[in-house]
Amino acid sequence: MVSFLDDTARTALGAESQTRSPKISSADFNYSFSQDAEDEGVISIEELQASQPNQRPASTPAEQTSSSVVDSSPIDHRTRVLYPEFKRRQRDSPHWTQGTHAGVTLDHVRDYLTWFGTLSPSNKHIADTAVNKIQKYFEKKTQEKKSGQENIQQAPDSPTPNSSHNGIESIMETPVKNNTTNDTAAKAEKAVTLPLKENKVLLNKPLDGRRMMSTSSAAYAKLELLTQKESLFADVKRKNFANEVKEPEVKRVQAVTLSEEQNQVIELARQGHNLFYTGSAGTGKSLLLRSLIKSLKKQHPLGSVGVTASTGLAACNIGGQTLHSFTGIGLGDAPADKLVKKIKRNPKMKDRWRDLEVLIIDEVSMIDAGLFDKLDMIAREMRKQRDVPFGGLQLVICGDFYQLPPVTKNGEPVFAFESQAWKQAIKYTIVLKKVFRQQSDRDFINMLNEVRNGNVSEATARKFRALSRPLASKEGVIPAKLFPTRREVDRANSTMLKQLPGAEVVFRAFDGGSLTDEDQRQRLLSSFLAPERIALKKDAQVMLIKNMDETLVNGSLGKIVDFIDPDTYSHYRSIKSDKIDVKTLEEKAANSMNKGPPKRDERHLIEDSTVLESQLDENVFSFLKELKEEQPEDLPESAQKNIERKIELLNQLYSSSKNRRMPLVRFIQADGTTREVLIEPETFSLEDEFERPIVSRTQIPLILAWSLSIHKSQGQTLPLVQIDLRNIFERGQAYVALSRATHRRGLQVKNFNPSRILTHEKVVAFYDSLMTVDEIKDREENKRKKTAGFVSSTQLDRLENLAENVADAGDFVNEKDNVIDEFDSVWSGQ
Ligand SMILES: Nc1ncnc2c1ncn2[C@@H]1O[C@H](COP(=O)(O)OP(=O)(O)OP(=O)(O)O)[C@@H](O)[C@H]1O
Repeated sequence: MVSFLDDTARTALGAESQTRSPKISSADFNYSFSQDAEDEGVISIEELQASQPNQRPASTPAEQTSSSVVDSSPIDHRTRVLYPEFKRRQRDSPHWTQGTHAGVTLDHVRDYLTWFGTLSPSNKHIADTAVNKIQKYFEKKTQEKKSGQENIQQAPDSPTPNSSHNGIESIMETPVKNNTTNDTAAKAEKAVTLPLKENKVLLNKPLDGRRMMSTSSAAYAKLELLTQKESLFADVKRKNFANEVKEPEVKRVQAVTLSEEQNQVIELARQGHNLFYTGSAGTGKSLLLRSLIKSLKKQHPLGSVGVTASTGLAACNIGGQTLHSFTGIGLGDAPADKLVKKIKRNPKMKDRWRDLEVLIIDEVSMIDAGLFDKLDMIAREMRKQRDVPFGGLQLVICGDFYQLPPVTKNGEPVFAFESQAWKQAIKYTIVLKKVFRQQSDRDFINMLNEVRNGNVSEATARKFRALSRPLASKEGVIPAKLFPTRREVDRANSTMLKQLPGAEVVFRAFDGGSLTDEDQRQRLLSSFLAPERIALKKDAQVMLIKNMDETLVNGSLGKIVDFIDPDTYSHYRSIKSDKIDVKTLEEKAANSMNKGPPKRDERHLIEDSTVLESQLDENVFSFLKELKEEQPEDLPESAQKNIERKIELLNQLYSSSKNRRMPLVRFIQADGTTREVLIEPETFSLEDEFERPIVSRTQIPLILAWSLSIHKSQGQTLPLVQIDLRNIFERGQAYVALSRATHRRGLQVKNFNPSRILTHEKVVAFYDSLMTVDEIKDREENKRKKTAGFVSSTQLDRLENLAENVADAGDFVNEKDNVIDEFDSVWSGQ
């Protein structure tokens, strides 16, 4: 843990705190750069408050004799109220280190000093000294900043913004230096230890005593921050990490590091703002959200961060629930007051709403205004805070309104951003600008932008039409096919399946749930990803539709290796890991074979008519073959016999388990390696407020994946993809489909017709209403001209100095409290 206050300032504030009763240790003032602050023993606000009965921060001799005098003072009253809050902010807010202080000007600081100086002759002296110090400090910092920038330009080993390869920021491994305990190193460390899965993989590797240093070009990049209502002054003070890495570069490894703008979203969310972040397809919204969720979960108590998305698929992607099921609104059709009653009947849901601190909503484009307003009303009611949007919940919302709109029975969709609740609740809108998905084909990004805006030029249309040529199949990888309608998808998949040799294995779903209205039931069931009936074959290309663990997630692609029952599979695994001898295997196999008929739901799941081969595919035994081939000479006859006996036993098991066989799938993982997993049935359900299924479906969590509907492809990245746009029926559909591709090389487009590529006018207007970065900068610049400039962390450093001076003065304890109070006022822009 690293304190952001330098020693003197900390001593000053710590010393000051010691005059208070009860005492608060100087550790209370520590700010941790680590996102694991809670884990590192940083005192919580509750603890802090508990340590200050009545939250009375000041305790001067005068107060000790006559507390009523002190209590009647407006300044002390403010101090009393603000002090714990001040400390909380001091501890929690990156403002303190990064200097983002919307609305606070140097004039405030000067006014303050002037006022402070008028209090007494000694104060005047202190104020003058502080001004002096401030001036010198400012000059020094400006000088440092300047020379830092020069160093960035000059240092041969310092990465520049151009040093990122294909947009992936590089991470440099640098030997740990003796002075790596300094703040800068710690900050640099933080930059790579963001809770990003990709980073974690990298960081989990032993580093041979080397410390990871981010050389992200983004560290110096200007923020591209758009905000709808409030300006977030983006004068973020960034240290030049690379500049301080004196050692020559040791080794470069490629890794995914969050960009500056992505990090900024995390910072804003951690500061507790209600925000909506958006951006074109491929700007890393989902990747960022996964990181953000981890970060917020660490920051907030268990169970207080609600992770939701508008659709089941999107919810799976972020390890959450649908918004409907999480909030307990079921189908959400009833009026808000009825829904509140319904939720209140369920104690678990009541607790959930009470404990909730942050509500995350992904794929917000598919949520309509009506639902958004209802949720606002429900939240106010459930949390008994009727005057605050969403009852004081923090909202973190993500999505792209240019992509798929809310489902409407008829007429125009009404988007969430049109709701009253949105206007009241959402303070920050951030538009991510850097496109990662198509970064190796810049011209393609421009083409996609035209599709996004529904304004395709003739030149771009020509380029899209040129993409109708067939794709060259690469190393047997068949491109994914995208179609607008489910019918087209099913047809394309079954054509592919038929072309494969071998028998079909058909799995029928097992449906349940309390809903009796058959029409509604079918409508809901048909929205599940898992089909009622799925026919598969060996070698079929499939997609997993449930998250299984860190590496096998909804959307993972694989091929079916074989169909095996769980017993055979478990024996197969034991043999593979060499954990079983022939004798034990014989015993276990005998038990399994005597098991009797399969269970009811297993029987139902696999169609009786299915024909299965009686011999396990040789793929399954490849590891044994390899073993034999690798050691033809050395393998003793007994060992060979053992292997053959094991194969024989497996085959016996296999043929005795006809109706229990499940697909064994070889998945391709993100790092290119493969992993075999036996897929067993899973239950998908839509639940009521008591978490009882309204409708449920038990089915193997796989779908054929040669072809996908455009709706299901939302959120995917597809390097090889064929798209047929003939039957597009929704605005945004063509954009979603085309933007799945990473490069034109891997994209085939059929039936491209620019006149059918449309966008919702309302969406265009909404995005137009967001200010551009340049506009924000201009606005800030104008303000700056009018005032003396914005307070940055440099100014706050000066205020710390001021506090230090006051502490040194000793006699001015009362004023010292005023300093703290004023300090807080300056900080919060009052
Ligand atoms: N900071 C980053 N550095 C490198 N690659 C990144 C970064 N952020 C995202 N990516 C990559 O960009 C691709 C698109 O990311 P992601 O799916 O999160 O985008 P998205 O904005 O959610 O897209 P969509 O709106 O189309 O669903 C992914 O392959 C992801 O790994």
